[in-house]
Amino acid sequence: MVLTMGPYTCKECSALQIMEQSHTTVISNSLTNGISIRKSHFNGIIPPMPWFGMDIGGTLSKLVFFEPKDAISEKTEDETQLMSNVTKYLTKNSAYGKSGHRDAHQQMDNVKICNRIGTLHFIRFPTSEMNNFLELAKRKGMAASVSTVCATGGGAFKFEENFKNELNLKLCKCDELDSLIRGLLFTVASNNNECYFWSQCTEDEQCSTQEYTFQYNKYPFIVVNIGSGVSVLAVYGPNNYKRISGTSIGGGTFLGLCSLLTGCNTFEEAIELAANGDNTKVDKLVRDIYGGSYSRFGLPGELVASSFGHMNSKEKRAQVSREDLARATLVTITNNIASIARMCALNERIDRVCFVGNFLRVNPISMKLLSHAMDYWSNGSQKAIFLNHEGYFGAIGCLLSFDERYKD
Ligand SMILES: Nc1ncnc2c1ncn2[C@@H]1O[C@H](COP(=O)(O)OP(=O)(O)OP(=O)(O)O)[C@@H](O)[C@H]1O
Ligand SMILES: CC(C)(CO)[C@@H](O)C(=O)NCCC(=O)O
Repeated sequence: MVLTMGPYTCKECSALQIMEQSHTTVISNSLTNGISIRKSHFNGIIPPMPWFGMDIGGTLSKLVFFEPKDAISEKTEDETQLMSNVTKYLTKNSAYGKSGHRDAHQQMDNVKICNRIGTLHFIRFPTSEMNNFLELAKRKGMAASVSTVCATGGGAFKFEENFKNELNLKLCKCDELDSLIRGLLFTVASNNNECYFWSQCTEDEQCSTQEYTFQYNKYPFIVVNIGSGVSVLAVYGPNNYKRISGTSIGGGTFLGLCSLLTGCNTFEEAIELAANGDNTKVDKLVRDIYGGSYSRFGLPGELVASSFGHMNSKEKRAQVSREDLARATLVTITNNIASIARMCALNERIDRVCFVGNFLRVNPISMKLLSHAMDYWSNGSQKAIFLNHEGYFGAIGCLLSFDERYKD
């Protein structure tokens, strides 16, 4: 490793920064029918600590922080002091301001990035609180000697000027889907128990999770990222994917409609309501229309024939609770995503579908529904896979943008 200090320009976003220069890495561009993940901004140049990756989404902002745990010391006393302050503040707290949370259960230890060993910490806050976040970061001196932060998601573009003006920070922007795939591959390769599936989801009481050994070198697979909206990607190789579909009816739709229908104020409250509700009071089932199953075409009586189909009736409306409405909203959005995922998988002739995104946070109802739908309608040939770091892959991939070794 060459350790020359000096000003370097990020090739992609032209940020001028002071960095350590490492060995230059060559990335293979095995482009087949997808697009390749863009080469690192940093061209093999490693920025000084602290290392952050930020994914500023339509609803939630995700921040990943790398805490070095090896004995290698920082360059100057100032840097050591800054690292110590930032680390203390971020790792000793699990709440920041009114709406920032650290997901301690997601913490990843013994992670190797750019030849450093350390811990990844995972923090989220609502993107609507961006101004408060910038103010807090300024107050805590977090940007004092950092010149550049890697950022992805739509907010990396939308809030670029705010970071510049409030914190004098240059955002080094990475593409959100490149980052998602990069982060996902890295996490799966680093954590043996990252992936799981739900088995026996026809019987709710027997439905349970089991570890899934995701052989990440066994491509292809589909990724369904359920954030505010939904993106569907087909991944053919470590550096080769395409965005095959998407829908605006996603996690943001669930939270928006649920807030309108039930007056709930948070995602957690919406999920709690849904857990105690019954969607069959709201939805019209096949049996409500047929009196039983529509066997000729394999439609069981319990299948939803028409989401919210009972709600044109005044009497039925009078009988439904907030919980029933929340459950019906969750089931409607989830089943629609399952349909799209199934069709994409069928079209691409790919049978493994990884569902990620924060819509799946604390949301076993949707995971079980997705698992059942994929399994039932494909006669067991398609498999729904879930990942423990569900909504953080974009931020992880963004943090890794100066370390090319994720492609190993
Ligand atoms: N604490 C929370 N607050 C708000 N929404 C939450 C929360 N936890 C989970 N969610 C769900 O996660 C969704 C956002 O997921 P995610 O963070 O993956 O997407 P995003 O990056 O904000 O959106 P996009 O990628 O479309 O820009 C919300 O729409 C909501 O359904
Ligand atoms: C716009 C993005 C990519 C932002 O993350 C996401 O919200 C999304 O994929 N929305 C769905 C857009 C569509 O394909 O209809």
